[in-house]
Amino acid sequence: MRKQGVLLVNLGTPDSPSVSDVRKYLDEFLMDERVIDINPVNRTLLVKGIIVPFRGPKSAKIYKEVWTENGSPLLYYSIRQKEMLQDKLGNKYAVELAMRYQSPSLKTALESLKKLQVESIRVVPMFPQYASASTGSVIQKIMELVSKWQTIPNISFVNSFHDNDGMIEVFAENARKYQPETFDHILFSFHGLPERQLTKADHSGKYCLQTPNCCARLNDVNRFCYSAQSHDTARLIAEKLNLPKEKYTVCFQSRLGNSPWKKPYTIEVLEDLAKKGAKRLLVFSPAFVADCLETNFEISREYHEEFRNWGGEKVQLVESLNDHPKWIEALAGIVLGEPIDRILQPSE
Ligand SMILES: C=CC1=C(C)c2cc3[nH]c(cc4nc(cc5[nH]c(cc1n2)c(C)c5CCC(=O)O)C(CCC(=O)O)=C4C)c(C)c3C=C
Ligand SMILES: [Fe+2]
Ligand SMILES: [Fe+2]
Repeated sequence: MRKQGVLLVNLGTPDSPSVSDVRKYLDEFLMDERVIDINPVNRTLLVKGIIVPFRGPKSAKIYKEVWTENGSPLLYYSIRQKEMLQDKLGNKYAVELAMRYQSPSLKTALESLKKLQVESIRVVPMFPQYASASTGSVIQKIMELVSKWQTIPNISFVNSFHDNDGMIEVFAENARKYQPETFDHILFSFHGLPERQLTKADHSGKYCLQTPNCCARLNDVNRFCYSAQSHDTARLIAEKLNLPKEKYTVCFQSRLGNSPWKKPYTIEVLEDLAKKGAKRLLVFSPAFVADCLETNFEISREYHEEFRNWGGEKVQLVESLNDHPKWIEALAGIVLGEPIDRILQPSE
């Protein structure tokens, strides 16, 4: 009997923390028209002329700090997730892993599924919240590659899973051991996005970023908005932990370049809280399903140190979903297309 194919796709990471591998990675990643969405000439000048030569060595230094004996944490946990999902789904399924940039490549993973002549392919971009720069880019690239095949199997894409109950529960469970109620404040720090990418994604053209809290609540107008989905993920985790609204803040990290990105910036929230006297902060990073440079370095190291400089004591990261067995169970539900039964709030 033919198998059902499953393809997990995460962002990608350099092959090694050497300057040349980090430059190769940044080049492929940032030349993507969905990531740096400006005109191609300016993108080429910016990426190849400035970011890759100058940021490359700085990023390589950071990658060296997060690199472990198992390599890049993002790749290590992605492989674990693939292996554990294969065990969970059994031999009627063939599970492959790919990275959007660098290795293992999408081309190789798709070729493996093609060789097996799988009945269907279910693609899961491993980003809980939809963004054109992450999920959109994965879907576009796969469609480009598969469009050249003679026989194209049934193929389906998971667009987002920001409200998946199993995923929400694992984030909450990972937090419980730190006793969230003992912290001065909780942050839900999502990967940032340029504001223009949020407004471009607003098909009504008159909703996102128009009023101060337009996307602090998910509704039927902003249902594909990265910010609105991020707020929804945060709200659901907070509800699981019985956190009152005033006890937590949704914020956005990792800004690149000078254009405005989605606010509030995590670093500014940290400074503000420290100056108001907060000492201990618990930080979730629910845009990722695996720990990576952004969590292990930017939050655990950089933000912790900055917060201490402003008079705080501790920034405690809640670890990501990584290889938690309940996350793999939730992932199996996402692959098998569990029904989405939550009713969206009417637009405000
Ligand atoms: C939620 C998923 C991600 C979105 C959306 C995203 C957008 C985005 N990122 C950059 C620039 C950089 N991101 C970097 C690292 C990085 N980004 C994500 C995820 C998303 N990025 C992950 C998982 C990682 C970590 C990878 C790892 O190896 O651990 C980096 C590289 C690190 C550095 O030099 O700081 C850059 C650069 C832009 C411009 C962008 C635009 C929408
Ligand atoms: Fe990024
Ligand atoms: Fe929005």
